[in-house]
Amino acid sequence: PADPVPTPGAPPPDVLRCAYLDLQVTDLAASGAFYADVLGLVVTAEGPGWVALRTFDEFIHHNLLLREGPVAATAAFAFRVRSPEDVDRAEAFYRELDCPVERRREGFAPGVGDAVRVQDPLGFPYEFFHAVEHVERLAWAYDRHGPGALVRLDHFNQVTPDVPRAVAFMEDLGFRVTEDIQDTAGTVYAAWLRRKPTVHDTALTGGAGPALHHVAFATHEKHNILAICDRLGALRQSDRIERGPGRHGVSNAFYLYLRDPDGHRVEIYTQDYYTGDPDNPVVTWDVHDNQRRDFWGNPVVPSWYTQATPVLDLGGRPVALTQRRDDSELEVTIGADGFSYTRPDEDAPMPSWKQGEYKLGHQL
Ligand SMILES: O=C1C=CC(S(=O)(=O)O)=CC1(O)O
Ligand SMILES: [Fe+2]
Repeated sequence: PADPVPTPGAPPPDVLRCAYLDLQVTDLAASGAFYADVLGLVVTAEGPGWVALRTFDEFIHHNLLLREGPVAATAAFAFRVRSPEDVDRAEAFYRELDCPVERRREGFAPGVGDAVRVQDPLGFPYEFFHAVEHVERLAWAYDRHGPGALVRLDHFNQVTPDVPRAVAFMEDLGFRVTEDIQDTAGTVYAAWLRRKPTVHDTALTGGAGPALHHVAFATHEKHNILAICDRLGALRQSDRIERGPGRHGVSNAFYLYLRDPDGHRVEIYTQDYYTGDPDNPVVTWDVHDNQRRDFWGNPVVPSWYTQATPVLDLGGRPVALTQRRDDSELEVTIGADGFSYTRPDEDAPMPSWKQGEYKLGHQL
């Protein structure tokens, strides 16, 4: 396994929250139609080769920046920091780690000011900014909300091969774990980490990385998620639906996963729980608990484990993937569901009609 990332002597920036995703797409018209026309994100601004979109409760310029490019990939996971001085702190923190760092006083994105972009020790492109243009907060503009209105950017989800190594680094950055998935041997399959007082601003999913697993937007209510499913059905775009709707075990949120025109995964998410107290208890799930990822016991479709989209380095080149060495959640659960349980204290196997859900031909 790779050596732990050293802890910088420089203090980390005070990260407020995940703020926007700079997402490269191969067909801006198709992606713009999906995010604006189908999902109803609000277009804040657009220009040659780009469109900036936001959610209804948002007051900063955008939560999603789509840029047309040759490869469908994430150009930056952008976090807002508390003060202009925290952009300086971010620059010093990553320079001490000898990471690729680029500072732009005029910003990297429309509506965003002084910012620093880094390629972090895990290979991910991050941006830290404070200065940003305020735009109209449309929280009360119910005349513009559709039945599936997306109101906030809730989180990112990043694929990385060594979850404990990544968790340790993100904790140095000031994030705190709220939930994780482990097995009795201590293998960590995934972890959820926060800055804002919800379950996460980002999650680390064990797999070949660095890669984008998904970006998640929140709705106010579960019925908004059902409305999105109905809209996709009515538009004959039900093949955008990858997983769900359902109730998560981890996070307790109601969820739906979609795939955009490039295959980027988008989660629609609502009603997780408050985590803001310093002694917020960490929730650890057993990888064989069949209710961990779907609280109703519905299986996770294999593509959810196996597919993710690349990230770019600061020069716009896709970052090569490093394969995971620890056990794979797909391998130890789907197909081997004789080891999964509904009631931990019962030695009863899953009912035969439920065994083998999504068991692939080559699996035992
Ligand atoms: O946001 C999330 C919350 C929970 C889950 S899980 O599928 O319940 O583990 C996945 C997720 O990371 O997308
Ligand atoms: Fe998620």
